[in-house]
Amino acid sequence: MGTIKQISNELRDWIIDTLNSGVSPVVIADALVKKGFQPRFAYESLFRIVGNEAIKTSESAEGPYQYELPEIAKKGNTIHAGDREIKVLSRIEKPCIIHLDNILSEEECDALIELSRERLQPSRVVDASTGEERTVPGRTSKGMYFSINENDFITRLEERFAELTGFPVENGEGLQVLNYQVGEEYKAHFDYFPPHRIQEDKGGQRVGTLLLYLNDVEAGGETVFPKIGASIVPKKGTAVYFHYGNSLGQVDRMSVHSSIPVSKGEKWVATKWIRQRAIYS
Ligand SMILES: O=C(O)CCC(=O)C(=O)O
Ligand SMILES: [Fe+2]
Repeated sequence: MGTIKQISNELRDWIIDTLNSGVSPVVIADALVKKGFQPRFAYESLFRIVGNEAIKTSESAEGPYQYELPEIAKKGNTIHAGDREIKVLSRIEKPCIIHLDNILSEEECDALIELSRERLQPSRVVDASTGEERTVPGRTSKGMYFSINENDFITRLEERFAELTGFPVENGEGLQVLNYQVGEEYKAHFDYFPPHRIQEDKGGQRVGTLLLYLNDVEAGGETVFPKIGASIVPKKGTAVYFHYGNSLGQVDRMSVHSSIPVSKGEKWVATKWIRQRAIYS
């Protein structure tokens, strides 16, 4: 196997985010080597990144994150979302996490899985310097995207999610479905963009994530928020919403999260990433 001697911008962002979430450089270097990077190159690149970047631990340059309640947190214990009544199971304040029951029916979960099964691709990133697509070590799932109004079923779900979250459909990226097989995971990361990747003409920063569980997982596969030691166990039809962007343009580092490896069975989720403003005109 040839060794890889270039680090893409996306991989660099992942490295910085992962360092910021408290993972040690040595653990990251080992992951790069396992993925096929030349050991000396992996260590040198990593320590160059550690040396050059202000690796922040908790607070952003503009001071501590100011918590603001998102609309979804103001709606009481049962939320009327279009064609469905959604029950709030629990709330965490910092970071802001809202656990929701019954957002999708069993049939809707099954339909999302069946519609995406044939379209799954390894979760990849594009290397900005070479234009080549490649996987990154921290993300081993497969995924696909639906476009916003791809069919009536997706449109109905989009409208439900918009009413639930209080963010218009236009602020949301297309629904993404992810599948994790045994051993697959999504290492600690933030969903918001690093500053140089925010597209002001495409809705700006991401501010919240609605993560829907499409099946029960036999073992493993929890979504973990390591800063507060919380883990969400996947349960078919439930969801978790987390909010990490405020009106001052700050982002909440407490929102770092991961999907731990599936140890038995498989895991299906759908993710909706929501931006500050409309993405589409
Ligand atoms: O699969 C999970 O539990 C987490 C997925 C995730 O973090 C994401 O899609 O951004
Ligand atoms: Fe995420």
